[in-house]
Amino acid sequence: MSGASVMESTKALGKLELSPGLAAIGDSASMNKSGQQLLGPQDHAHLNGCVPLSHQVAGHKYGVKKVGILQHPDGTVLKQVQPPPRGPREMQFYSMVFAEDCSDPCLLDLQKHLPKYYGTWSSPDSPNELYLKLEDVTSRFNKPCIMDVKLGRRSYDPLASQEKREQQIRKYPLMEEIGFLILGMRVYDVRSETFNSYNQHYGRALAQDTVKDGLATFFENGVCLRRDAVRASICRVQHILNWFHSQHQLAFYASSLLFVYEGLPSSFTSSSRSSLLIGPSVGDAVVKTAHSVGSGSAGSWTGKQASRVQQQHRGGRFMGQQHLHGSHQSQEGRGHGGTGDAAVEVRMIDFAHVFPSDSLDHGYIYGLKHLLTVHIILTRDNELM
Ligand SMILES: Nc1ncnc2c1ncn2[C@@H]1O[C@H](COP(=O)(O)OP(=O)(O)OP(=O)(O)O)[C@@H](O)[C@H]1O
Ligand SMILES: O=P(O)(O)O[C@@H]1[C@H](O)[C@H](O)[C@@H](OP(=O)(O)O)[C@H](OP(=O)(O)O)[C@H]1O
Repeated sequence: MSGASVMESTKALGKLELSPGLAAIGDSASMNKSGQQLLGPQDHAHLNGCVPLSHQVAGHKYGVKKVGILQHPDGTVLKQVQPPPRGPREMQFYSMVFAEDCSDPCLLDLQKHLPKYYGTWSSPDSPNELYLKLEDVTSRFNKPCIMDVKLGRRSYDPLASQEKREQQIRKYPLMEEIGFLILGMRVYDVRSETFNSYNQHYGRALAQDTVKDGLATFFENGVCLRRDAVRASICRVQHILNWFHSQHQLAFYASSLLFVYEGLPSSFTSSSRSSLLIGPSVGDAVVKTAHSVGSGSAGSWTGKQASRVQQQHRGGRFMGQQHLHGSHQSQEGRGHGGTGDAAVEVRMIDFAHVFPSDSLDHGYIYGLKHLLTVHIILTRDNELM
């Protein structure tokens, strides 16, 4: 599909803001649905070969408000340092976790759950515009299916104004009850060989009884539910939960988990995408937004379920797969829907609201447990089918 026709289909659906990657291939600047000006390629000329991140699924987008995420020609992701206090806070967080002389076991342990941090970057033409240079978590995938999930019961930090609190609660009043929110995703459909994208409106339409369907949408490839990817994600999330149980020094607000799994059927994945420096071509993307969310039979999350997850963890249910997590680059079983577990990444991102603390991060832990429970329900539902 050409860039022009992608834009046409987006307009026709009339809901999704054009992704920056799509805007970049237009002939000239255009407008998004809110009437905001999107930048054309000439506007990126000063970026020294960097382009808007074509596979960004959520967050501030380059070309919409001029702050956002770029991709460097070397394949890394560049996240513009946001205005204070957010940007400096996030920069300080990454610098602390990845400090060369870091000896705090808790922070050293955290490193493996974050994209690698390579310091700051700026274009020679705009030396004052700082970016955080990060590992692209999707780089080892051929057709990365990507989901951004905001975690926690509160998506505003302790210093937030009343106005900010109200803005955040209004955006998703169920945050406190559900503990997570799908901010955006893109899913590879193996039949049409295209990506389907879902924006923040999709996630906000999910309630307690439909949140399972939202998650299922991410793991469905047009033919089947990718149970292998669900299982591997459970493992990753469990390890992040373990980390949260081990630490009492940091509290995370409005932070996300980025889920990635390989969308290409396993028979096609022998050649790695890692030689490609930027994401998949825009031409293979179809942008659409789900208008309705099917009602499902997911049970609501109860304290009992939470403690069952805990018991399963203590009983070692998830520990059997611990060997899968030795390194970021591990290439575990590639069966798609079979008995093996898929290649997946689950990494924590977005640290503009990380605060010192002296207790467990109960809000984040609550969200993680619920997310785990829904994943587990998904695998069980599918077993019955
Ligand atoms: N290291 C990374 N690797 C791959 N993709 C990334 C990475 N970091 C961010 N992204 C992409 O960019 C998106 C936004 O990232 P992030 O949440 O850090 O930005 P933000 O502008 O602070 O978001 P928000 O507006 O929600 O605060 C993610 O959903 C993901 O698609
Ligand atoms: O999903 P949307 O509709 O884009 O809403 C944004 C989202 O909630 C971001 O997490 C938030 O940034 P923070 O998490 O950093 O607060 C941003 O606040 P902002 O409007 O103050 O930038 C919101 O606009």
